[in-house]
Amino acid sequence: MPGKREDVISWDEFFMRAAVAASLRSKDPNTQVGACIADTNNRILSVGYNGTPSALNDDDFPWGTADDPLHDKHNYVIHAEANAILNYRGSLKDMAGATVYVTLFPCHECAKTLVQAGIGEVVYLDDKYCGTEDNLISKNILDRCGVTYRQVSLDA
Ligand SMILES: O=c1[nH]c(=O)n([C@H]2C[C@H](O)[C@@H](COP(=O)(O)O)O2)cc1CO
Ligand SMILES: [Zn+2]
Repeated sequence: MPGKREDVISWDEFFMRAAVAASLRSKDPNTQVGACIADTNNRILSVGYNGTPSALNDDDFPWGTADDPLHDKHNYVIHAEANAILNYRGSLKDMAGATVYVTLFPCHECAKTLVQAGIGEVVYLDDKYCGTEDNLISKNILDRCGVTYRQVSLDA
């Protein structure tokens, strides 16, 4: 009888690759972010990426930054983490203690939202805004709310 296949990818790699796949749908020319929420039983609850509200045509959108807030993408885009939570059709109770896999460390607004959704852990790939004010606030929120975070890499 043949033995089972052993060299399968880990749960971390599986969920992070799902987050990366979601990020590939992002129309943001500068930063594409994906998020995948996995529950404590290793089931994917939801995925999301950064994009415009669904009623807003993303072809007809200022995908840049501007001095005028009316024309700055940051004021319109829904972040990947928020979309992953909003895309979930089940009960938020299912998110208790769940892990969010994100391709970029969450901003402080997402950190608050993840806490409030009951997320227990953040696993991230990139932290390119590390040390910025927003990033420090985000880490302060997660620390004070007892949400752990750790970085992983997808390199072999
Ligand atoms: O937590 C996050 N989640 C998320 O989806 N984003 C998105 C919002 C923007 O579309 C993009 C950031 O754009 P930029 O790097 O050009 O400032 O990434 C950004 C962050 C954190 O910066
Ligand atoms: Zn965010």
